[in-house]
Amino acid sequence: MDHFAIKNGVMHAEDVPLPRIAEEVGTPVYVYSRATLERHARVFREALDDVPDKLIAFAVKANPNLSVLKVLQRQGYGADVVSVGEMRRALAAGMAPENIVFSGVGKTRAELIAALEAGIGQFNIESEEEGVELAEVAREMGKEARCTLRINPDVDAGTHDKISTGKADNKFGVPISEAGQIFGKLAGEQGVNLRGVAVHIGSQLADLAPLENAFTKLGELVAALRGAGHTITHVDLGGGLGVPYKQGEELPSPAEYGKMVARLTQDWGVKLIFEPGRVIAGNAGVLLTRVVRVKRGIKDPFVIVDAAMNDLARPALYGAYHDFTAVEPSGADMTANIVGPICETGDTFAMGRLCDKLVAGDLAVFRTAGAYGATMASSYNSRGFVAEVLVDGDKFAVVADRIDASSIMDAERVPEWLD
Ligand SMILES: Cc1ncc(COP(=O)(O)O)c(C=O)c1O
Ligand SMILES: N[C@@H](CCCC[NH3+])C(=O)O
Repeated sequence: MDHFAIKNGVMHAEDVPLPRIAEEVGTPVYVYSRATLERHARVFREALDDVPDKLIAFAVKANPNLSVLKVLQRQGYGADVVSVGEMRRALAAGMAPENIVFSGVGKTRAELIAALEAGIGQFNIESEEEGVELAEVAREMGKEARCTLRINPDVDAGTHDKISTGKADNKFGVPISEAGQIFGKLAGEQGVNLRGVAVHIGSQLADLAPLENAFTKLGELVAALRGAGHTITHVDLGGGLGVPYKQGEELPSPAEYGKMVARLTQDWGVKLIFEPGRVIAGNAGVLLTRVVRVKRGIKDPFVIVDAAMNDLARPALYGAYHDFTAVEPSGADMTANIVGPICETGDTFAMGRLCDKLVAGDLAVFRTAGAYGATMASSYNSRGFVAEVLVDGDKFAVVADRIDASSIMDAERVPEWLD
């Protein structure tokens, strides 16, 4: 069921007509559907029904909005975080510290201390150097850090290069060829309780085969580590499942993913940790925007909208496709270049796109914007930060205020000696 559907000629988010949100909150604005978030959380959890012992830790980087995290916390989700900022959000949303997993290649000493103080459930160590430092910090604090070692399995995830994380030359994890030796060294360090391994090979995966390949390698490693006398109780399988960005696009379903995971891991005898991000939040949000002007072009017209690459960076950063549709479609269509107002040619959402016919003042949405949308926003061109709204049935709330350019300017100072 699509919670962003046209009813009586007008697109709604659940039961709220989008023009109402545009009028009350302004544009551009991200709009999330609570019902979609809950449905995705349920579907992903149910897909893993055959995995007896598990933690599903939402990848906060995909959508760190506090209300979104709260919805997922109420669904029993924990959090995968990559900074203390994300950790504080997960805690503020009521997620239990033991259900928080800390990933990331560059955790600072201050972050390691803060996470140990908070008593988080698991550190995914990304290098021998990090493991040694974490052990030292934990010893100084009289604590023990529960850890897994992140493995780089050297698998091509078949996704965009910039969001691929499991190839040998990517910065993430330790090479699988050195994993046994590094594991042995870190397992002997006081201050860390190294109890498993982790893997995450990339995002927006359109095929289960690379995941299956990586998990198979991980299973072999678990057996080898046990053979060497190590106790392995936890395995973190990361996230990465892709979502359809185009209507009709077919991607592996959570159910197919769950079946593959259950089949591969049934004899592992460990607690499995999952870190889904996009598959939970991606299709639970749209970016609502208004057409500023339609400008004549040499070939196709430019539909200039009030959202820009600073609000939704994915098209500029990865050439990513986002469906773009009118909020009140007339039935007519046009071929247009969809662009934002920023002074960069890269501020282009689509070129030569067949879309609903639009004129100045019309509302439209970029779909599948609930993951890696608002969280990747910047204030480039002094445009401020976009607002976020959560819809629940026929009500909605602003869950992140728009931060306008003047508030950002307020945080700046001109030193006396420049006056
Ligand atoms: C370590 C880690 N876990 C989980 C995720 C979430 O990935 P996705 O949003 O593709 O599920 C990412 C992002 O790719 C990640 O780097
Ligand atoms: N930011 C990326 C995903 C990165 C995943 C982080 N490990 C995107 O928008 O597709």
